[in-house]
Amino acid sequence: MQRLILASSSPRRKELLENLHLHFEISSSNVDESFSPELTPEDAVMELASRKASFIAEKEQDAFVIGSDTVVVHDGEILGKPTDEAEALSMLKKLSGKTHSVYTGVSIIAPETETQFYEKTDVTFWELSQEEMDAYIRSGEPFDKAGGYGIQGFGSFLVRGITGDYFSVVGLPVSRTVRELRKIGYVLPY
Ligand SMILES: Cc1cn([C@H]2C[C@H](O)[C@@H](COP(=O)(O)OP(=O)(O)OP(=O)(O)O)O2)c(=O)[nH]c1=O
Repeated sequence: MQRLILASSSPRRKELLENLHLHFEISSSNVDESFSPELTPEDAVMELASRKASFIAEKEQDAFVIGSDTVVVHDGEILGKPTDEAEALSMLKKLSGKTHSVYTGVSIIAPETETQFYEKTDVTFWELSQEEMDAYIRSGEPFDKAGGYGIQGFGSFLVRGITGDYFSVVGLPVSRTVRELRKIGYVLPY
């Protein structure tokens, strides 16, 4: 029986992977999430995903381990999770009325190999009023999310449209993930 481990503490990633009808365990990775400012967003998310997967794979050498990382990029600037209300407001102001890119990197470490890939999804926000931004911040939703919003929750009212994989914005590009798992020998039940 092959073991699959999701190296994440994100309830969204757990839910997304559960949708795929796979049996997996969860183990959260406690890694340093800083990265060199010289890295491109795609290299940064793949490196952080790899760090998260490696942290678990070192202890679980017979398993397939999935790590993932998401950032929002606006005008060349990488936006992580806001730490306070002022930062959340500043992020929403930057994203208002514009299109930004969400990058999610994935690393899958299997007994003999590591696979890394990323998905880029462009997300366009409506022009937001001060009242809308204040209400969104008051909801508390921005604080554990890259770019300070969640497309899958209350934040859905901010979004005018997207181009690319919706699930990647939520935190895990699931359909590409199963295809990559199959390529490296993980047996899917379908
Ligand atoms: C843009 C966006 C991000 N997010 C979330 C996905 C990620 O959980 C989070 C980005 O932070 P990450 O550092 O990628 O992940 P995490 O700290 O939540 O979980 P872990 O490292 O343990 O796997 O932002 C949404 O839920 N919805 C969105 O629309």
